[in-house]
Amino acid sequence: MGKYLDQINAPKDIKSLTLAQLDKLASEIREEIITTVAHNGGHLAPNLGVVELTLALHYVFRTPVDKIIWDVGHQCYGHKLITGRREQFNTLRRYGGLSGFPRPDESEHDAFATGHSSTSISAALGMALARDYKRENSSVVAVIGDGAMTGGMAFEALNHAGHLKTDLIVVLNDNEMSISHNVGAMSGYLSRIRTDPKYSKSKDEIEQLLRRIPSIGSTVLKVAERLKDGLKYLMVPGMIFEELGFTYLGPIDGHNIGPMLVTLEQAKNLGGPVLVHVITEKGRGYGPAVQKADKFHGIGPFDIDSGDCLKKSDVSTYTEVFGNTLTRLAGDNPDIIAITAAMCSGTGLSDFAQKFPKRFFDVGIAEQHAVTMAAGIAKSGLRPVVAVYSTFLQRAYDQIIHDVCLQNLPVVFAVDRGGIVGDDGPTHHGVFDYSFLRSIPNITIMAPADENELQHMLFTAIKQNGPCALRYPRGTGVGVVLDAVPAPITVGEAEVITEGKDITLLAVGNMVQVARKAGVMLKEQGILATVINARFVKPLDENCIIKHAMRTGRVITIEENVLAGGFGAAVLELLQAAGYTGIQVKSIGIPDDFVEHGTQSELRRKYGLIPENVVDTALSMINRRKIKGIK
Ligand SMILES: Cc1ncc(C[n+]2csc(CCOP(=O)(O)OP(=O)(O)O)c2C)c(N)n1
Ligand SMILES: CC(=O)[C@@H](O)[C@H](O)COP(=O)(O)O
Ligand SMILES: [Mg+2]
Repeated sequence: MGKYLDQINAPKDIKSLTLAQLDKLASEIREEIITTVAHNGGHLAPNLGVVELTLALHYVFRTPVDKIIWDVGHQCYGHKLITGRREQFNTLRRYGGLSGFPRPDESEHDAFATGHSSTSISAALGMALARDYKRENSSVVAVIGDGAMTGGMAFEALNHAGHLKTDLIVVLNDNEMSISHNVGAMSGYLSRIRTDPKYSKSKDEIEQLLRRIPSIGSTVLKVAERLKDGLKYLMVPGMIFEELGFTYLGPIDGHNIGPMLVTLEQAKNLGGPVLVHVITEKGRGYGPAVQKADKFHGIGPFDIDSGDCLKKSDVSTYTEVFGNTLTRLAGDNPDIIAITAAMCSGTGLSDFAQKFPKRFFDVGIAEQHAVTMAAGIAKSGLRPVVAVYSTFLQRAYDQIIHDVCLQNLPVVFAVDRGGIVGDDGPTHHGVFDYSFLRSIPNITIMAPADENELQHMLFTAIKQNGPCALRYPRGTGVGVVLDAVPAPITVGEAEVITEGKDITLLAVGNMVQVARKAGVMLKEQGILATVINARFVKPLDENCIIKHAMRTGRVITIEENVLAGGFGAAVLELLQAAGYTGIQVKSIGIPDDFVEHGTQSELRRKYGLIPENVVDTALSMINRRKIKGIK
């Protein structure tokens, strides 16, 4: 017999299946997800945890008329598989293939694009308000994890929705995990609900009722009706959510489709804001992902039998060097405090957290709070280091300006995943940070050319008497030998790697390696380049840049950042302010466009962040008429 999944071309196709058939379909979906992620990499554990929930949601609601908004969106693979994208599922996260996140431009069933956390309830409320204003008839459902529920935006939206009393359903997918174990008082509260005896009572009652009916479909509605009177059993009195104006339903077992159908049907018919609390197991159905939900949250290609990752490198990642250096520096400096917003292992802080538990804070998915809390710590004389992915730092822009930089406080921002991150795509590339940070007074911005320079820069940043951002890329370093001891570097001083008369290649961060290689390739063609590791985006080494720009008359800037307002723009501003407008300058970086998903190397090639493009650009500049008076 063929697979049920073979017959599912649209969500309506699941509605003719029995509960037993839905369970079978759930297993097939799991198998498909495991096989594909083992090959392509992706967010395995979150997706395995929501397979039954996905089927229940699509059974009760009718997308695209009804809207399902997946918070973060890293758990939408099952949804993709039953909304007409199974054929392309093997292209998941591949360049030109399916995105790993919901994308309305990919399917009408993807109601809203997500990737960053805690946005779903706000977006859902907005859609519900628009629906009511336009007098339409549909359900709007936000599906949010317990981790995402730690984000401030989620609370802001609950607060507003509870006040408005708009028809809106929030499904809280509670698996006790963020990427690591979930943190915070709300998490503790949810865990107390889970262990409340009323939970098992309500679960037993629904199951007993369902066992008495022969099939599902319209009977789900009947059971939901009959349960209306018994609704009190499903409500735990005094709930925070009730107090905020939501009807609370649950907690219910997120792997038992029958009771979920009943509860979701109820939620649909209740009116007003309703929160359905669903308990799931992260990684469900694949042993290694259950046991190591953290590792299997997001993973590269792996061997299904052993759960071992396939791509291993002997070269340390920038993240590892950052984590090791910070832990080492903290051993000598008791003032160092490390802060993460739910990205402890991702930012390389696991060792630090173990060694210095009193000096480590995971604030949950709360970047804004992390930054202002760091400001408070810095104001009190300590040295906070906020380790954060570039893309998530965007959340805390006002806090950086208003709480840190305005008071010139010594907060170090360890900005990981700067530049192109690869398969996660446009929601996650860290390509805006030079631009958005550079415009803020008081901040120092540095980017290491390799992992050895990273350790020296971290040492330097911690010694600074003002805010400092240290930006480095995702992935392995260059493979250089690390100096035995981290040492200070002079703030605002660039490093001249080679000197040549024909052109200046001025690069920053990981692009220094590209410039270096381009310099070698140009030399093979008889063109002598000055190659400079700028090290600092702010302050620029003005004297060095002007001197070499004047001497060669031609400059190419290279950065893995958007060109708008970035490093190249800073160099142009410098040359213009200094009156050197006749120097030829070309800037290589990311154009005014969102960068798609693909491997880092595919995307770097696409945007010309490779030595060959630097060489071509240099050749085109050199073949041009020399600018009068410059050389
Ligand atoms: C603003 C923001 N910060 C951090 C992240 C990284 N991140 C992605 S998923 C996740 C954990 C989400 O936990 P939860 O919502 O409970 O979903 P689960 O993976 O447990 O299903 C984190 C921290 C993010 N996507 N957005
Ligand atoms: C969904 C999400 O935001 C994270 O899981 C992110 O995908 C992690 O990225 P890294 O793989 O770079 O740690
Ligand atoms: Mg969770």
